[in-house]
Amino acid sequence: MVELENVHKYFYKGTEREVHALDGISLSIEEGEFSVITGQSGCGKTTLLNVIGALDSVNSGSIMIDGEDITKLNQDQRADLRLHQIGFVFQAYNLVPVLSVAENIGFVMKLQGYGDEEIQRRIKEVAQILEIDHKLTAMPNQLSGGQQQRVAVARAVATKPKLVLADEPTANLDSKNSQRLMEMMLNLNQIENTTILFASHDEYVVEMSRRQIILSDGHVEKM
Ligand SMILES: Nc1ncnc2c1ncn2[C@@H]1O[C@H](COP(=O)(O)OP(=O)(O)OP(=O)(O)O)[C@@H](O)[C@H]1O
Repeated sequence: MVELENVHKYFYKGTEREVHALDGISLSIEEGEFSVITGQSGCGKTTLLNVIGALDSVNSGSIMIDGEDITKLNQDQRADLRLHQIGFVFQAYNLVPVLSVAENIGFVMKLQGYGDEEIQRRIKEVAQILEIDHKLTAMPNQLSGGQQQRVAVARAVATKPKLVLADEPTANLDSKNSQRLMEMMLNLNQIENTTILFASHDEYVVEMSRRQIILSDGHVEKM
């Protein structure tokens, strides 16, 4: 479902190429995968996730998502792709503080124009899988970090996106919560066949992922 072909990404300082962050990455991700991009700090994990998620552009190469080359899309088309086809989970949970847990989970569905009944049904469904169904009326600041991250995951998957990208989702969690989050995400992957791609160097994330894609200096070292 995702095919990268010889992707290069540079970061510039003025007109000088400062960093060759992705140095010819070719890679494919199949539907239903539960995989991690891992490797040492600075090897390009976040950059790779960001270009797959159309959050950042590439200098050359192609990135096909379900047969469409997303490097050819304009700004509006990229925003549309992010809204409709990709779910994002970041290390900072990025919940909306003035909305309840249920409203946070339903937020992206609402933007997509789903009806209220469908939204309520889906909120209950994902909240159950992620074991936050007893917290639906709470506000984010009344939750633990682990619970907040599970709400962020619920929001990312509520719309049944083709692909969920999670950048260091356990970075702010202790080991117990990291393990729980991973178990629940694996559960979700199995129940709903959601394709999930992590970028992480956390041992729990790496151990529980079914495939490890190891980067080194912007190259794929092993996959
Ligand atoms: N906006 C930017 N401007 C300039 N250089 C950048 C920028 N973003 C990333 N880089 C550089 O690109 C390289 C890859 O960074 P990236 O954040 O993808 O690595 P990472 O593997 O996710 O690292 P970490 O595990 O520390 O988060 C690094 O050398 C980094 O300094």
